[in-house]
Amino acid sequence: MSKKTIVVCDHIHQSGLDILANDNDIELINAADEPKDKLITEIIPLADVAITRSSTDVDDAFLANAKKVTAVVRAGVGVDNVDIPGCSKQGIVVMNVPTANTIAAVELTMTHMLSCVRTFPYAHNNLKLDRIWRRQDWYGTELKDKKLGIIGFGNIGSRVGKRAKAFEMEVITYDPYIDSSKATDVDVKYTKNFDDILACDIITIHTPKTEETIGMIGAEEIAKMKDGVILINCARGGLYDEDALVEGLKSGKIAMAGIDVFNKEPATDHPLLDLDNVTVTPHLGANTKESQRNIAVQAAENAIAAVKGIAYPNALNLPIKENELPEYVRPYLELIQKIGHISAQVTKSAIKSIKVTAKGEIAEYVESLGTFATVGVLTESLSDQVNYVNAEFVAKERGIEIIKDTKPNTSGFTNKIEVKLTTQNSTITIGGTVFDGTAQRIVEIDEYILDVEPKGTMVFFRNTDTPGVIGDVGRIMASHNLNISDFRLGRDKKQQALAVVKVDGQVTKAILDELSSLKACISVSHASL
Ligand SMILES: NC(=O)C1=CN([C@@H]2O[C@H](COP(=O)(O)OP(=O)(O)OC[C@H]3O[C@@H](n4cnc5c(N)ncnc54)[C@H](O)[C@@H]3O)[C@@H](O)[C@H]2O)C=CC1
Ligand SMILES: O=C(O)C(=O)COP(=O)(O)O
Repeated sequence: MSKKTIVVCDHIHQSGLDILANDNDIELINAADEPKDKLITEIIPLADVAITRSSTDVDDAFLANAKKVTAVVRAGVGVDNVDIPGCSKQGIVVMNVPTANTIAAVELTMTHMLSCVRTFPYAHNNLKLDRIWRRQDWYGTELKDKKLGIIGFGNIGSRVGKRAKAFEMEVITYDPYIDSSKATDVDVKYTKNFDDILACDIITIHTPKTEETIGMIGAEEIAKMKDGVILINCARGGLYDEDALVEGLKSGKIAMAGIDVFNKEPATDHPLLDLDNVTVTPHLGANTKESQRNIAVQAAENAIAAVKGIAYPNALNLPIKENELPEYVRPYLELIQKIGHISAQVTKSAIKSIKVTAKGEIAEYVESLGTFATVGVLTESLSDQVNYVNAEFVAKERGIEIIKDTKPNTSGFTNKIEVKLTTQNSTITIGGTVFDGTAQRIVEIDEYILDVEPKGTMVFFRNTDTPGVIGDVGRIMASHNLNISDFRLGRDKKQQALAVVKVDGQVTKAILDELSSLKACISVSHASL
């Protein structure tokens, strides 16, 4: 078997490179020092998995060249430079390494805050570069008793809050997506009113970069702030509108800004760099040895797991988070995929819609059930071109409607799942359940009640319920040397019956033709798993 290739696109700590280099199953290409155009056009086409940081955009150009890529591991938190829908469309799993650099970013935030209040770099340069000893020029202010507003109280924001409390600051946070107790438990005020943040002495932002957070602080917000406010951004460039920030700093409305991140990086020619009241760093939030070592190790291990198809830790675009999945759910997901696959084989015509219905406790997982059913259905026509990441995109592109529904459970089973497949010519509904936590069963096909383990080769024979049919079916199969391993029968109220006949060999066209020529036959089809 040829080795899989992992391409490292940006600089990561040696500890991660060592892990990759020492894995005999893997070909490592360390392309961190390669020009970006060469990386994209010549190296990415070789990659099975790519490890990136914020210096490599996973954009149209990347994706166009990522012919073999199955996963992108972002060795850090922010994925704003990764086109996640684009990756999903191509079936690429996107994973990040979420908490390994938290402390590094927290401490850089405190560094900027302290540097701003004490104009530290300016005093430093004045002495070191200009050799001027003028203590009277460098009066700072204290953090103690100042009010700090934190926008975004996640991994980094909450820890900045704790450290600010240690500096005896009054801390208030705005984060509509957390429970207020996360803040109040650590003696931080929680507000839903953004103006409370704008009224602070110092404001720091720690949100992801999303449509909602881009330009969250603009000219209007700055106008509402205290004169002499200090703004810190160690999250993402553009969360503070950069033009408004420059204007506010020029006018003195904003006394100081501590900036680690820029809208466009590298930023070596940015108007902020011309000002005398900013402290700047070149996106160093994650740059501590501890953090980079942790991230590189985790990114390398995760990339190896992904390239070998073992696991996708911290996947951002998979329908399920494996580690959060209760044990009882997995067999239902497997079952619905099988049901989807059977439905597509039995109907064999252009699919219009896939409707998934979940009844019982399992209804909570209807989204994932929908994805697994779609994979099952599309596998019939697309084989390995479809996976859990791109299934719904592929279906949409083919004009297939996916409907996910939950219903109160009146089925008599603890949980019941159903796939209703509508094609141009017909409709089939197959229902299933799991017994004793592991035994996957089809319990219903259209109006027929059955008990069938979805496995092997199955013939579905629908007939008028007249004597002798079972014998005829058995005779035809025997005449073709086809051994029957199981025979399940369901009847409806219209004098019709459905047999699911499991056989040990191949179902040929000749067998199907003979079965359909039987007088009692209404329809015959087959499926294999
Ligand atoms: N400068 C650097 O090198 C580094 C920057 N970062 C960036 O720092 C930011 C925060 O990272 P983490 O704390 O690890 O992420 P996180 O996901 O733990 O926290 C983000 C918080 O922002 C909140 N949030 C989202 N939208 C919001 C909105 N509209 N208003 C208020 N709050 C909102 C979320 O509810 C969440 O609590 C990210 O942008 C990340 O990319 C992270 C590490 C290093
Ligand atoms: O993890 C993040 O979000 C960061 O901003 C760190 O980015 P980097 O890996 O240093 O390019």
